[in-house]
Amino acid sequence: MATSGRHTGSARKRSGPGCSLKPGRWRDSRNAAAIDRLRLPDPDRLSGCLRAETTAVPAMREVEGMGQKGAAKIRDGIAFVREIFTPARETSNEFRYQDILYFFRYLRPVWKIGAISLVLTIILVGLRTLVPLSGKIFLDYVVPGGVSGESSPAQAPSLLDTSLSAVCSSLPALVAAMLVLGAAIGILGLLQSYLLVKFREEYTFHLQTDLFDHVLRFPLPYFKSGQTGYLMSRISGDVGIMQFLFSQFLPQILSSFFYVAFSVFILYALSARLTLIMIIFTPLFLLVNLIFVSRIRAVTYQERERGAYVSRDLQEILAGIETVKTHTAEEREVGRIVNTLRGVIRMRIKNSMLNSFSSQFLLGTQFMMLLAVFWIGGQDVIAGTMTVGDFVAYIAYIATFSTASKTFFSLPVILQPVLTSVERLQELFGTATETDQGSGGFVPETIKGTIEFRDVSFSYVDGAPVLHGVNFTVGPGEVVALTGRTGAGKTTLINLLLKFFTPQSGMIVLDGHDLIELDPGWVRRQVSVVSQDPFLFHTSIEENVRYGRPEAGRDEVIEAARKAQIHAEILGFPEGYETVAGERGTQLSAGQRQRIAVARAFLRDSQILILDEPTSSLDAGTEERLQKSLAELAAGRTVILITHRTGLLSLADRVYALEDGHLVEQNPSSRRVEVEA
Ligand SMILES: Nc1ncnc2c1ncn2[C@@H]1O[C@H](COP(=O)(O)OP(=O)(O)OP(=O)(O)O)[C@@H](O)[C@H]1O
Repeated sequence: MATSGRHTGSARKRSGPGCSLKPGRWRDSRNAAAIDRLRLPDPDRLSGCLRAETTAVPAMREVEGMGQKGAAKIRDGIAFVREIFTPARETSNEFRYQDILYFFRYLRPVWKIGAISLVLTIILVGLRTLVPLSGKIFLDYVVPGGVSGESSPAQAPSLLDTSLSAVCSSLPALVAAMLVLGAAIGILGLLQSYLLVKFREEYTFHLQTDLFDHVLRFPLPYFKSGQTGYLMSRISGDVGIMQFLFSQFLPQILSSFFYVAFSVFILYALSARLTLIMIIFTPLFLLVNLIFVSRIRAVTYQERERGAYVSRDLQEILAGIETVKTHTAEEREVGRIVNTLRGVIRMRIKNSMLNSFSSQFLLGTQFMMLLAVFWIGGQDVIAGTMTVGDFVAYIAYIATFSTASKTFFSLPVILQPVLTSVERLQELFGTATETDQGSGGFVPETIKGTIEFRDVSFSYVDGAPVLHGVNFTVGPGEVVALTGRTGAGKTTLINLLLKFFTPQSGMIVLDGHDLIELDPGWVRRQVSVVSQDPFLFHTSIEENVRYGRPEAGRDEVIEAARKAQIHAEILGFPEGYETVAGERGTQLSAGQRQRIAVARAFLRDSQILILDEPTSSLDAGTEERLQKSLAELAAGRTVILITHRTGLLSLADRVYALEDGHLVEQNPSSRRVEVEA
């Protein structure tokens, strides 16, 4: 049995049901949109390709001989290189280099640190550029008569020669100068590192908090689409890349620029002829950008997007870990992640190879430049028109120059991941918040709490209405109960009142104001919601209760908990009010979570109260006690109560049933019968 079990497992792995893409999943509208945005191949084709990749390759290994295997490998290799060099699909029509400018606004708070770092960078580059001259000084001025056996080159001494020989022409002077130079480089280098770290962290802080603030203002449907893992990846990953741009990339590019400038100056002073020859190679450095830049950008974008899918899937699986375990679906879920990861890995390899190709291309250019200098400069030394010191210094500067120029000219290549992040962050910053969508900004001075639904109709999807011409009114001191089968639209009605969605027709009126005109934040501040499955944060119970009113004192928290019939139980926990509720409140029972939500509502003390099956997880005794508390909480407020519980319905002044999207008022005699049925 055990053997057969193992066989089944391995057979599954080979045929790959767990590892193949499910066409259904890819047809999911969210993914379809994402694929469309990425311009990935047709989902079914992609699914087929990935399946072919996982199943065909092992099968081939079994049937083909060594020769065939080798040939197949070569074919694969050629296909892979061809794929790498296939012109990239552009990721977005809207991409513009100037989009980076948007992110310079976060430099404002740190510009002073940035400016000091820049000055330090220039000084440091200048000082470091002087180091290779020590070889020339030693060979030409310290060694008696110079190594070439002459005190000076055949040509008249240059300005550089005159100044260097004046500064240090003895070994002690040279060593002392190098000591001072080394100490200055060390101290300034430390200072520059400190400032750069501070600059980087401050920059990231401002960008990340602004982005987070913006994302939290997106309309609720954005989050309901289940993309939180995807969003998290963007907020952390892409911000990390921006951090790299401003803290490493820009300083590196700036110092490379100054290295190139200083080196060219010294190289020109050492040999004008050789320097002109060297400059002839510069166009080759630029060629690399033409070949690789757009390809790297497209691949990086796809790599990031697929990485975000991994994050999204991981987040979903971990959030639903109980469901995964109870369905023993661990293997299935690993299979799901495997597929997404495969896509990421393929893109990463492609990206790395493109970077390696461009890097090797630049190295080759550097090497050819060095050969030219050796050939021509060597002839000059042999002919006596160049000193050995100048030649050695020239070679040393060529190394500095070519490393710096390689970095400088590969700027567009290195910039591609950054531009990808810029593009993705721009998408986030460009996503309209509730305020941008014109969701109203009027803030009334007072609240009475009269709510009117006038002929309200709503559907999430065109052609599938959830609410049809709903009419009802509820005022201060009244409790209106809503019943109806599951999925009838009760929560939807509440979501409309909270301005999470807008009705397609009809009007919701609060104290005589059309809800559309009212500020969503203000509306929500007037409402307390106790839902069936309240969300608790991974913090103390006290903080969770206080979430209703952050400025509330401890006594108020305790009083609210007492009214919500949870105080005694909290005291029974090992750490009382300091007990941590666990992620999403998982260390508490559903009934305890519900009563903490009721305590929040007591503390929040808002005029409108929404109770959505607030006692669904309680035993009869606790429910009865809480019912009294809820009656106390409801007093004087406008209350909408969603419930099927007979006991709670006794709190209601009127009861409505939602049937096929229509709201029907129940008369008191039919009420009890309906509910009990
Ligand atoms: N975000 C959404 N997008 C699309 N359809 C939705 C969305 N939320 C709810 N629906 C659909 O709208 C209908 C009403 O859902 P709603 O949650 O309002 O019902 P309910 O009466 O509160 O149900 P329950 O008593 O089970 O909580 C259901 O058919 C549901 O599938």
